[in-house]
Amino acid sequence: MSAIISVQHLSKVYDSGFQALRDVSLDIRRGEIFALLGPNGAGKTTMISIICGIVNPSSGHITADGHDIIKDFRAARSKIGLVPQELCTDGFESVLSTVNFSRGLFGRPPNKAYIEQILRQLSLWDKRDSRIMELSGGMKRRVMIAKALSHEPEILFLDEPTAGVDVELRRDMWEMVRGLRERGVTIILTTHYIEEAEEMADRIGVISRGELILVEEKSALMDKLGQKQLRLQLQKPLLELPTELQDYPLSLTDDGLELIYHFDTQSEQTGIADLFRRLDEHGIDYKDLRSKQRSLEEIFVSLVSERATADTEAAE
Ligand SMILES: Nc1ncnc2c1ncn2[C@@H]1O[C@H](COP(=O)(O)OP(=O)(O)OP(=O)(O)O)[C@@H](O)[C@H]1O
Repeated sequence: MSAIISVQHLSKVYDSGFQALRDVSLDIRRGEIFALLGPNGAGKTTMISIICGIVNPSSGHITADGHDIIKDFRAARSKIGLVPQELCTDGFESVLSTVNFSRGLFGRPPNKAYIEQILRQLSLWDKRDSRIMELSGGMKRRVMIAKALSHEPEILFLDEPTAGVDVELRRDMWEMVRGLRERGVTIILTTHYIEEAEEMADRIGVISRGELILVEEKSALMDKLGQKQLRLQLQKPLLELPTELQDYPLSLTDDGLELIYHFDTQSEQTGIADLFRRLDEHGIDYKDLRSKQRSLEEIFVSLVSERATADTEAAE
């Protein structure tokens, strides 16, 4: 699949001297949902703002659908819709006129049928004549999406699309984003919610302290880094692990009722058969067992903290 956005060696140092991005290179594939994950202040919004022409890069080269975002700004920007983190729109205007106005800003001729289609898709058609200030928070967010889609962009940036949104609306947003992808729109979303990336993304990028520390297919990331846990519920509580079993990657819950065995899904030998044999030898009976995959959240937390430790060690 070809790249619709290409970011090459992007760095950003703000006027304050703060370096928000360091040598970031990234290709976004046409038609994918790409989730950019990272803690507060990692540089996600800075990166989006540069691609959308709101913030100037310090160095690097970016194209959107083949157009250089600086030399060929208008053509590049017309391909992009941006839903910013903050709700920013005139509360006195009606939904319909706000969305039509946004389309006009891109020099697009009016297209009633298209605007009606997006407002219907976002369940805003019945509210088209309402003033924005009269809408609920969730509806206002949907208006921001309608505005971003008004000029028929091929690329949609969603900066924290579901921050502060209730669970039901979050599910609706996910549905809507999937619908857009089916129509061929490429979607890049930033999020703190790992659950959101896990649910939605085809690929995931992790950004930490201005550096892109990982880009991976979601499924591969979960497989590669995914460790599994096998939890055995014991018939009788154990006071402690028998010494002969202490070499195993085993832990005992505080109540002594569960043994937890960690194994790598990638390794050829999980060691489970051997473990069962040893438990049998020691007369440890269990009544139930279940296995659990490490979640993306656990993977993410360990990646970012490994990175922070490596940075601290390098600085010492
Ligand atoms: N105009 C600015 N001048 C100086 N520093 C800035 C400016 N804008 C952002 N920063 C700094 O750059 C860093 C990255 O900010 P950015 O908003 O890109 O992070 P983020 O990953 O989007 O965070 P969040 O998840 O909190 O939105 C932060 O330390 C922030 O304080």
